Amino acid sequence: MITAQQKQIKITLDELYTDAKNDQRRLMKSFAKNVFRPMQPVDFKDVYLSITKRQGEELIEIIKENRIKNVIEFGTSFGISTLFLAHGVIENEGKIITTELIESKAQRAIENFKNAGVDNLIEVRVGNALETLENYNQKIDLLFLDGWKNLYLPLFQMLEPNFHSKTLIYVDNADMAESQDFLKEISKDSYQFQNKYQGKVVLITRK
Ligand SMILES: C[S@@+](CC[C@H](N)C(=O)[O-])C[C@H]1O[C@@H](n2cnc3c(N)ncnc32)[C@H](O)[C@@H]1O
Repeated sequence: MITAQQKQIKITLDELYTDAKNDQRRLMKSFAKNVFRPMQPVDFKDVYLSITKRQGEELIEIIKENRIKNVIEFGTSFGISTLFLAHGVIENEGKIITTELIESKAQRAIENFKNAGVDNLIEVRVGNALETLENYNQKIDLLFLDGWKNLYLPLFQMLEPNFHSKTLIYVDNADMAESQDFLKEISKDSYQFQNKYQGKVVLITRK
């Protein structure tokens, strides 16, 4: 049964996806301003870069099926993926820690969590994930990776002591060139991969 809280999450998500339709236009503006240097996170301060609705719906199912309670998210943006995570963990009485480098994006995400009525389930840590999660020492049931790809490996290695035998690692944009070193390195260890959405997503579990 869908609770009133979950209904409110869906309403907020619909509003955010409507606004996210302007991502392309906002991105073009940013590209035009920054043609002479490599793009940086701040160049994406006005864009969602969110997961798709289909991914989000599936995430809810993954969380329910695996009775996931403790979620760590790398890359909050305006909170679309976090809201799907919240929708899933409500029934398991779980919680989420999410981290975002850009202060203005984190503030917008916090507003969105309040509007959806789930800010009590979500702790937002503002700053570089390698610092904001440095002393994290609780068990992780789901690690959701959707930030800068060159940080996937150091972040994974930093948080690995908190994994257990059933920990799931959800890797978004796994098909991007910048994600390949991470996937190659992890494949040497006792992890197995499941490809989804033609390789856009890789779900990692222990063998
Ligand atoms: C692809 S977007 C996340 C989209 C979000 N997960 C969603 O589906 O709605 C990636 C986000 O990671 C953030 N980011 C980049 N480097 C980061 C870092 N070192 N620490 C924390 N967040 C970072 C960016 O500012 C950006 O908002």
